[in-house]
Amino acid sequence: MNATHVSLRLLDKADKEILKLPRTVKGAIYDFQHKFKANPHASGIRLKQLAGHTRLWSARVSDDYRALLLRLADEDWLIVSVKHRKDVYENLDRFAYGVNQITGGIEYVDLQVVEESMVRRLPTPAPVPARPAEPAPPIALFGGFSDEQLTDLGVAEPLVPVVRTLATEDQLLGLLEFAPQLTGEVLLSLFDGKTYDEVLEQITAPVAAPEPVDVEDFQAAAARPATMVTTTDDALREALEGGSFGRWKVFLHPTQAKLVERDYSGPARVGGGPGTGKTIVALHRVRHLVAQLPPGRTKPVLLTTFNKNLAADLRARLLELGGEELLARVEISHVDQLALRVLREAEPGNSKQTIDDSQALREWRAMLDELSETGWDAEFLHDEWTQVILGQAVVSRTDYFRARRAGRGRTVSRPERAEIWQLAEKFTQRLDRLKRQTWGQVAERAARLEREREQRILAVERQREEAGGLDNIHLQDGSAAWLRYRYRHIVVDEAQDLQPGHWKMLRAMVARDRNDIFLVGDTHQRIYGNQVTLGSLGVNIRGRSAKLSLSYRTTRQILGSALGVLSGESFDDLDGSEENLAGYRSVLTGGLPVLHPSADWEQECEAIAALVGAWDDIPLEQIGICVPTNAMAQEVAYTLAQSRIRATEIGPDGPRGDDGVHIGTMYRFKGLEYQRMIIAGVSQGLVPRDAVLRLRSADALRYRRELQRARSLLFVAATRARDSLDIFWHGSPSQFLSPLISSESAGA
Ligand SMILES: Nc1ncnc2c1ncn2[C@@H]1O[C@H](COP(=O)(O)OP(=O)(O)OP(=O)(O)O)[C@@H](O)[C@H]1O
Repeated sequence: MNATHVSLRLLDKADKEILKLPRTVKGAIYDFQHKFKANPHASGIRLKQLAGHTRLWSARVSDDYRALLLRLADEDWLIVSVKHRKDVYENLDRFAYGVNQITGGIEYVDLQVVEESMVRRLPTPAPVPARPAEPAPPIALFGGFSDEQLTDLGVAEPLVPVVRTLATEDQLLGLLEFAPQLTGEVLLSLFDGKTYDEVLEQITAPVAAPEPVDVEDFQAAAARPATMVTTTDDALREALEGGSFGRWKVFLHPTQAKLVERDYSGPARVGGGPGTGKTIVALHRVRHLVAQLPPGRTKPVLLTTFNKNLAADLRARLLELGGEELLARVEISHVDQLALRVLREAEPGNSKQTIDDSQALREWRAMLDELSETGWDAEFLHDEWTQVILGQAVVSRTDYFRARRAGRGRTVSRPERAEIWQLAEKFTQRLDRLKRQTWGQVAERAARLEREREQRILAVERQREEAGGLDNIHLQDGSAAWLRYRYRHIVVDEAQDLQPGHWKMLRAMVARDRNDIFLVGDTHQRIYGNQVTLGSLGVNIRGRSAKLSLSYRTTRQILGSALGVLSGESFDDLDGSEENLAGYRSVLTGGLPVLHPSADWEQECEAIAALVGAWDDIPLEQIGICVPTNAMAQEVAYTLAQSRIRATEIGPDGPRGDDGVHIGTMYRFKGLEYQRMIIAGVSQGLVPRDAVLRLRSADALRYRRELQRARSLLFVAATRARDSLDIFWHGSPSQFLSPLISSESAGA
């Protein structure tokens, strides 16, 4: 028989089971898949159909272990489980599988394994009292929903009778460990208090099959994103080899998979709360785009993000996903680096030093001091200059008088505008004199250069068209012959923090075509105040916007508290409309965040050191400590050092070495994740800063904006946590902690 016609894949969750098997068995599975693909009917494989099952077969992996396989079509096989021989041939009606009628995805459940998992979670019985009380009848967790409602929401049909027996959260969690993905998400959301309609809209509808489902057609089902299955041989091998196996590489959530594979008629955006896999989707999207390219040696795909550290992380993850072969077709640069390169290319003589916002603020302050100018605040002027003057490419005083200042806070009169303009001019002259430039200036300048370049490209294209095609072409400018758009596709991560200049530059780097720009980001995590309306910058995402809502990182408990921090604020969708986190959820469970008040900062540092010292089973690099200021970061590091706990600070380019607990300001934690997260110094006056609180009467709009930014910072910090979150403060707790403190005292 022809071996290439045998397809062998692995269903989601079977990998989890395999990872728990003894090492020798895993090795045997690896050999098994080779042999099976060569010839499933070889005698050593002992392939046989299980009695009473039309599609379920067993095959020999080793003396003691058997693979259970679904036959999707002739030689199209799906491994759904690997079990000890003794657990395979008895009680055969416990194996349930089918095509989910809502999603059209293949699901498999071993009812006995589910029931055992529920029993394991039962509390040990309390000692029998002398006079037993009448036992309270168990309350059915899902008594309020009919069978039909549950299956309409996508709960796997064979599990419905089991769901009826659930009486405690622990039992529910036991069931979920071995239940299909959607069953888990639906049941937990109902359990957490969502209504039928909310679950239908937020959880079921996004993964429902668009067409009527034929539950007998397993091959069609296997091709749907709702079937979470390995696709390539490499993925199967990797899953079977275990070890560093990353599920993110293989088992995309159906919502993620759809976004990765969709063909978009123009720029597309993916939003979603922290940890929902936006970066993962961006990486898979890059791989998908590269797979469609004709062979070549160029790098027509750009993957970009906010800073150097995040770009390095993207490179490492893309390498893991697709190896050197994939990296060879992708340019990975952070936006500032990209802008600087454009500038250097156009102005090779430009030797200016590029300074960041805090250095720029120091320059503003120095200048205002020298001018004895006390009427203006450096931060206000810097923001006005960056966001209004640079951001709208305003080049003359008259233009500035007319410039829109939407969202800029207090209004400024005409004479005030004249003053600001004069100060801004002085500031740019000062920077020129000092041979310095800000990153904002670099971005705007790069945007202008790239737009000019695009104009030249378009002019050449027009010339070509007018000349009636390539053959007749006579180009006036010889260099124009090679002038092309820099990229075929651009993928952007952390899109919420890019400045208008970055967008204008990116827009001009790629032709307006199908699948030109794909961006992922979450405005709830915007921490640099660069609010943009993409449509006005030429990036039209209307009608091509989607959202992820299942967190793969954070537990339900931490997520609930983190959301409390944002309460009352509203957020945009990067395009002038509103966006919210409705449906944002997790199926991971853990403890509630722990709150630690202290009398003063010194005591707080010591309490942090004591807590970290007690976590001796956690690798130090898996612990993150974030604080409001750099000075506090140093002080925490010092206290840890006193307790002989190694620590490393996270600088602007990421952790300065891998060794020890990672400490940094909240800004530095963007995009990172830690098993255990500590947020320290969450005191009123520090979070938000006193300076923000003082704005309340002086500039109400700016106060609200800064308050929102401070909330987002705390939200970002809290959602870095995978398993646990500890929050410390001294003196009065931050006003943002009120919902957490009140729910803790209510629970006490
Ligand atoms: N389909 C998946 N299967 C398994 N793990 C996943 C999947 N998708 C994402 N993850 C994991 O979830 C975590 C968060 O993913 P990712 O960093 O992409 O989220 P994000 O939405 O970009 O988060 P943030 O907005 O906080 O930066 C990572 O550890 C990632 O490996």
